Amino acid sequence: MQNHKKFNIAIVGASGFTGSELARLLSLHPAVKINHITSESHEGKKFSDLHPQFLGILDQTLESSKVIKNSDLDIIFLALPHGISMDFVKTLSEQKARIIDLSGDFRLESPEVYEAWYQKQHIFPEGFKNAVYGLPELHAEKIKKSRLIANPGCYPTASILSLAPLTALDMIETDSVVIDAKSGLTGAGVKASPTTHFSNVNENFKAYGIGTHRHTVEIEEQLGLLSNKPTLVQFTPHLLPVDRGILATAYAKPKGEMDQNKLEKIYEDFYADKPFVRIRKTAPGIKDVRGSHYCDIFPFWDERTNRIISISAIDNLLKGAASQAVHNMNLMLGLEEQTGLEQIPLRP
Ligand SMILES: NC(=O)C1=CN([C@@H]2O[C@H](COP(=O)(O)OP(=O)(O)OC[C@H]3O[C@@H](n4cnc5c(N)ncnc54)[C@H](OP(=O)(O)O)[C@@H]3O)[C@@H](O)[C@H]2O)C=CC1
Ligand SMILES: CC(=O)N[C@@H](CCC(=O)OP(=O)(O)O)C(=O)O
Repeated sequence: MQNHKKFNIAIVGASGFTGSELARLLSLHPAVKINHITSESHEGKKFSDLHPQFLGILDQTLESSKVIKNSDLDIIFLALPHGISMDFVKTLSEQKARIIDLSGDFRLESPEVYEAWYQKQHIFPEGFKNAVYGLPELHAEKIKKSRLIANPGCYPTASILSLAPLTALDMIETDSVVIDAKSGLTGAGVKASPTTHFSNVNENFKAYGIGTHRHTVEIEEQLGLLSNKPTLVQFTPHLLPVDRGILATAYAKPKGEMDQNKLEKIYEDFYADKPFVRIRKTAPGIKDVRGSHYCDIFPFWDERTNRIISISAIDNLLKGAASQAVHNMNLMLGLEEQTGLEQIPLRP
């Protein structure tokens, strides 16, 4: 990387899981300087006090997010809970800095849909007009010009990418989609709850949000945009007793004739120029992508049932959040899209 001017960035909500993953990626990114990292409840502590793995690497002091308002920044990452983030977007929207929001506050098509699925009032509906859904494999050109990125959710990322090639070609029955997705515990955030208590998760595996999870509509909207048809998705999330990872298993009925070779070619052609999607010949496991920005997908056509099964795996904190946000930043800043994202998956 030539000695370019470094871009100034801030991470708001750095004490959380995605905030610390953003810090891990950005502290090694050749084109950026981390000017501020913020936390309201840990203000004044060193970042490495909270995240000891950063000792000697990132010892910067955590500041209150109040410092962001008058800072000279190029990109602000918001790694805050939904419902909180929109307030920051509202406050910061007039600044020079462009915003990458990791929450769900601006992902959906309208504040009305948001309020129906998130069960909360949206305090910055005007923000929707500038928001771009930050899935680079589908919206790279819009992302490059955007001032506000709505970074996708982890389950939606894996689910949308598992079926996008087929919906883009209108090759599935749009009322036949079923997606079972499983997530590691870090998907729930750093603040533990009874649901994520060890005693409830260890040696257990359970479904939740049945028929009601807010990611359902996010997936339906994005697949519907591709096929230009309303798409109905039966989405069921499950909690896995592991730290990180998302495995999504999507089922859909093909329209017209299908065979395995045809199916594989559809996926290989659709993702041919997408460096972070790998089409597999066998079902991926979450350890095949852990610690990386890859999304691995295995498309399978079951002749007996005439059904397509597409299995995708991502790291929820990376392709599902932080590395996706950095990918979006690269596009927004005119950088090579793979910059700072070459981590090889971590095994065993
Ligand atoms: N975890 C995952 O796999 C994914 C998460 N996301 C989304 O990314 C966002 C961050 O997720 P995650 O890192 O897991 O969340 P965490 O709960 O781990 O961290 C949330 C952060 O928000 C800060 N925060 C909480 N409440 C407030 C508040 N009232 N005012 C200011 N800051 C506040 C906390 O900072 P402090 O208390 O230190 O001030 C904390 O650093 C969420 O919207 C989440 O839904 C998206 C994709 C995947
Ligand atoms: C395991 C777990 O709890 N996962 C979270 C999803 C994490 C995520 O991506 O949430 P956002 O859409 O808010 O970004 C959940 O099901 O609510």
